[in-house]
Amino acid sequence: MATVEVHAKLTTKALIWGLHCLRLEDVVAVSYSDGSRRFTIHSYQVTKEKWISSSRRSRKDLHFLAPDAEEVLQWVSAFADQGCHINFLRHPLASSKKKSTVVDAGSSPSPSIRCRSRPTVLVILNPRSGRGRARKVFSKAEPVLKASTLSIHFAFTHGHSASFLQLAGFRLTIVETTDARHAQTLASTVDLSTCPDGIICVGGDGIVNEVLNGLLSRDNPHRASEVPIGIIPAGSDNSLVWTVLGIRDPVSAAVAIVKGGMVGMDVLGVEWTKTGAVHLGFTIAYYGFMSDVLELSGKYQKRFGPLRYFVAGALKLLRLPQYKCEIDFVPVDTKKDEASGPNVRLEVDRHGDLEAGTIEAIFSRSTSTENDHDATNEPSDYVRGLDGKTKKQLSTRASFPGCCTEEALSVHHGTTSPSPRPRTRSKSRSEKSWSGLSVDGESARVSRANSVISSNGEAENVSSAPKWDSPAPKWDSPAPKWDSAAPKWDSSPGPKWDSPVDSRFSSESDSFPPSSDSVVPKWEHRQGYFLGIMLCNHQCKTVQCLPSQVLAPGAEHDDGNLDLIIVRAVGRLQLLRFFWSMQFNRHLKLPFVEYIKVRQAILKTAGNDLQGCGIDGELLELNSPISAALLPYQCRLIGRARPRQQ
Ligand SMILES: Nc1ncnc2c1ncn2[C@@H]1O[C@H](COP(=O)(O)OP(=O)(O)OP(=O)(O)O)[C@@H](O)[C@H]1O
Repeated sequence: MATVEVHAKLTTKALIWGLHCLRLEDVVAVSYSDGSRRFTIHSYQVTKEKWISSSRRSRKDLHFLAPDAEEVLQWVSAFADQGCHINFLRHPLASSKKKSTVVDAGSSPSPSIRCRSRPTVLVILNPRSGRGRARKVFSKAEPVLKASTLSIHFAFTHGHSASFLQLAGFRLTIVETTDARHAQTLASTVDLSTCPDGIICVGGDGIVNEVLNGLLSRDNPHRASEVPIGIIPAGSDNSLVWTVLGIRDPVSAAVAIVKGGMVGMDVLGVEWTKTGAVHLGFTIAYYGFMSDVLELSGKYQKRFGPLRYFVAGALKLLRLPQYKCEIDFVPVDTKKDEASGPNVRLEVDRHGDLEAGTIEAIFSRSTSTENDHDATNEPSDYVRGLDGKTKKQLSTRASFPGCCTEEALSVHHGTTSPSPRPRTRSKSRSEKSWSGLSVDGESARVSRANSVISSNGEAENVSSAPKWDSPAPKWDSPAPKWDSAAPKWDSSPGPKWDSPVDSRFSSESDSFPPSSDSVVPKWEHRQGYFLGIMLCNHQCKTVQCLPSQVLAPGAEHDDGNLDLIIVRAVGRLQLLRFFWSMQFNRHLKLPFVEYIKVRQAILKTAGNDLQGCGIDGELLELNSPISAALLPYQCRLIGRARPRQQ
């Protein structure tokens, strides 16, 4: 085939040549064939389906030859600098004798370039997710992460270029869950040094929830919270990854994992005040119609798969019970939050001078004196709502192999900063203050400074790998008290709430809260019959409904607040009205719906019936009041947050 000479330019966003443009965010890896000066860019580009309005990613490989050895080096450096994974491959002819794609150090284009080790992750796959198709779903994502030995062998024996097959070079340890709670046990016990680059969940929100709860039940939850969590959506509803990362399909999810980046996620903690048990969530906690539907839907998982929620919803609607409860909450006052020193709360966290969390403990803090104001907003040692600013001070910075981090830049510029200034929203490379790279001498110099390639033939920015030994914020506060398992359903009747409301939690109480105090939280109280109460940690989009449909439009996954939705109504008609309005995002305008940003909420159910609440699709018994707030630290999702809607 004749070779055509073209001028190409690599910027922080795209590779541009002639009238063509390849977005770097679609590039999974670049293969460089040793000796031939041949490059192959492996990309998964988004293509629109012709007839339906959906799009999908398909593999496209682009080949080019660098004119000379110097340009080879410049291209390698420039791609590595943009966070592209680089494979060094033997020349196809040379390698046909040796079945190996990895070259030794001497074969790398420059001795000044070192490679990082391959990202090593644990994959936890729930074979029951969705309609039991998680394995099939993962088979679409797996080739993006790594190539199988078999296919590499095939390539050599059949004379294909190996560069077609070796992509991001992840080392995967895949574990399929055998039963409910398997993922949780695994995440709580696995040796984290065996998966230094994170845990990838293949399934729905439930499996992510189990991993979250498992990780944070470890002896050192703060350190465990730094374990990056990746998600390949394969469940019935993958609200978390769809809402926060804007990803719905497994290939895009795998591409996002390869591209790296990290999103800080607030963690919702729900404490059973009677037992002190805590269950955590990333997405939503709910009580009422939705938790009943969740309970019923369990029966139909096998038969209806993702449609089970609709079936259970319709059946529950026919026999709609009444939900009587009380909810107390602390609304967010943005002005006060700014003024009431997050630093003060940071001190509290560091010295750990709070007692264990019970409703009484919460109350005693709430009614403390002004001098005690540093503890007043704290529901318990481990369930605490902090504002976003505080959390930004607390959480560490994230990094992921293949991602050029600010750290790498600061090392380069000689301005390393030990202070863990976190970034709750991952920045794309293009957002950083890097000048666009073109393949000329100057840009190559910049690239080289930031790139390293090691002896096993892969390129990276040295400082981008997560370092467990790196200084994380120190937490002196006592570790959370954990029940080994989530609260279990038992046959004991639920609590009776016939007695009058405890005045401590009533906003009418004149003793609490003092109106002039800028720190003591102002509790508000609602009681009566409700169709549902939902506490959202992010916008909660649902994959199965219209893409525009959002449950909590004002919620952000990293704003340090929870969004409370109270559907204060009874009857099927109102319920239908709520869900119908939700299709058009008008549900919050209904007269019987309240939408409030809160720091903390306490829910008490009434009646003798055994009731349940849902947390990220996990059904839990509601046999005592529960208190919900955010943890003082965030967890990390691998990927980049979808742009915020204005
Ligand atoms: N091997 C297994 N057998 C039975 N149940 C399992 C198994 N592995 C996990 N589970 C349970 O299945 C629950 C649901 O899993 P998951 O969330 O992955 O799928 P889903 O319910 O289809 O998706 P979504 O939660 O998004 O609706 C998990 O909470 C977990 O407790």
